[in-house]
Amino acid sequence: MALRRPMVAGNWKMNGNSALAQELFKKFASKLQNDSAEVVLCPPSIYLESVRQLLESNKQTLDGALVRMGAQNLSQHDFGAYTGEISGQMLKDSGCRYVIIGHSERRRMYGETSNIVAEKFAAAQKHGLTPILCVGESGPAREARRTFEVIAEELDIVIEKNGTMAFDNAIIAYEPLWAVGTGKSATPEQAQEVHAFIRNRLSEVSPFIGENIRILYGGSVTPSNAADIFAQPDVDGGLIGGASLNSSEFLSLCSIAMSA
Ligand SMILES: O=C[C@H](O)COP(=O)(O)O
Repeated sequence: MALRRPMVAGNWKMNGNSALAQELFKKFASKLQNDSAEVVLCPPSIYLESVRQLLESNKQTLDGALVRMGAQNLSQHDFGAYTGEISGQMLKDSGCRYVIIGHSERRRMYGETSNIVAEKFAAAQKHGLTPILCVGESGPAREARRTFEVIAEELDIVIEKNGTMAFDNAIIAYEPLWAVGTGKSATPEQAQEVHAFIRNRLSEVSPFIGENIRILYGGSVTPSNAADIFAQPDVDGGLIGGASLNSSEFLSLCSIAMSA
């Protein structure tokens, strides 16, 4: 049995500020006292420096706790005339360890195709970042029983371009679109079924990768539904949107992951 450390990653989306970061770190200092789960903050890029400074100045008080920083997006290009974009190298220089790739909001609202997502996945790894690759089906796709087909397509394009071994340094987040920001999370059984599908698909090519990759669930996770979802054998924590903006709720989710 692989030992996969649970992860709770907070995706602030276009919310939050330095004050939220400070509030979180105050609570981390008293409540996060062990490394049985990894906690990742993904603030808007403009606040990465604030979070980096807090990580630095709280090194002592975070003793033993694993708190890390991630970005919400990156450019697939290394540098150049791409106004408004941020490269993997810049994120690495800013202290990021992770970067969210292919979030459904970016696929849907910013025209990120699976090909672009695969390029971003490669760019992240090229610059020493670990991609958190989001996949998930829409409501109509689930109703049409196309969940596995959609997930397989989204995964396969990244595998084709980067190879299965690239998943040795990656995290996957299953985020059904119908559960993101809707207050209607997947049931623990629905999450488990898709997580097992993803793990098996990777295991077909590399049992090692399949066994060791962490697969997070995202979509309306709250302290009241997290324990049952995180307890599923193939769920390794959560990618949290709304509840990551409330420091008490986020800390509760970290505690739940620590005891999952
Ligand atoms: O990246 C996070 C997800 O989109 C989940 O968002 P949510 O927890 O607000 O549903």
